[in-house]
Amino acid sequence: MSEPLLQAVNLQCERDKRILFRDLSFSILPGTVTRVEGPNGSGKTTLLRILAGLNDAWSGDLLWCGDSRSTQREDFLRNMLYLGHRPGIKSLLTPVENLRALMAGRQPVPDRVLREALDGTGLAGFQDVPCRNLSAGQQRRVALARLLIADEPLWLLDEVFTAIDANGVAAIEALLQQRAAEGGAVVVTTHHDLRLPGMKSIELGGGQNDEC
Ligand SMILES: Nc1ncnc2c1ncn2[C@@H]1O[C@H](COP(=O)(O)OP(=O)(O)OP(=O)(O)O)[C@@H](O)[C@H]1O
Repeated sequence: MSEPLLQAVNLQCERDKRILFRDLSFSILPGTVTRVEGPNGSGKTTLLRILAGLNDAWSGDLLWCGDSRSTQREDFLRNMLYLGHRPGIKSLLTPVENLRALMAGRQPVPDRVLREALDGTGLAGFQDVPCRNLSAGQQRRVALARLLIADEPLWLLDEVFTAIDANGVAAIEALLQQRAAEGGAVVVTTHHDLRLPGMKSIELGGGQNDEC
């Protein structure tokens, strides 16, 4: 069996003196899609931000490829892609400029590749329009284009289906499955009824916490 990319051991997170989760342990294996589930306020976004290294309000252990994530920080950040529940798009910039900004810190990518990715998310003809003139779904698609040029093995995706139409949802689902088939791992939160073959789940908010 493949080694886990990411392991959480007895994670606990408290916010405003309320325990969001405790004794939460799971492994994220290559070749899997894992959905974080739970009602509003149960801590899905918080957990994803903890996994991405964007929230320090937790205790327990996080391992990256078998070693403490804190000692592997650079390697972890190089191999992880996080998309937050807000599209994170700058309204004055065009989709091409935004996508270039989303690639910051990675190998430079030619404009042609950025434009092809935007085409691939249905934004052909909108690449050079300021994002403030795009719809909510189109702005989300600018951020999603990042997935089409992602080579990071671990994707942490918070509510990426928000504002996306049925065709777009099907395309994202296919992309998640493709990433897993290529040996990557995806952790996703969504209120959309996501059902993928073999999908794992982490249940928050009073349910069982699955050992994946
Ligand atoms: N920065 C913060 N400071 C204090 N409490 C916070 C902070 N961020 C979130 N919380 C609290 O943590 C709890 C979990 O929030 P979180 O956004 O993780 O839930 P969620 O499961 O993603 O919810 P939703 O399904 O509504 O998106 C909420 O009660 C929220 O008020």
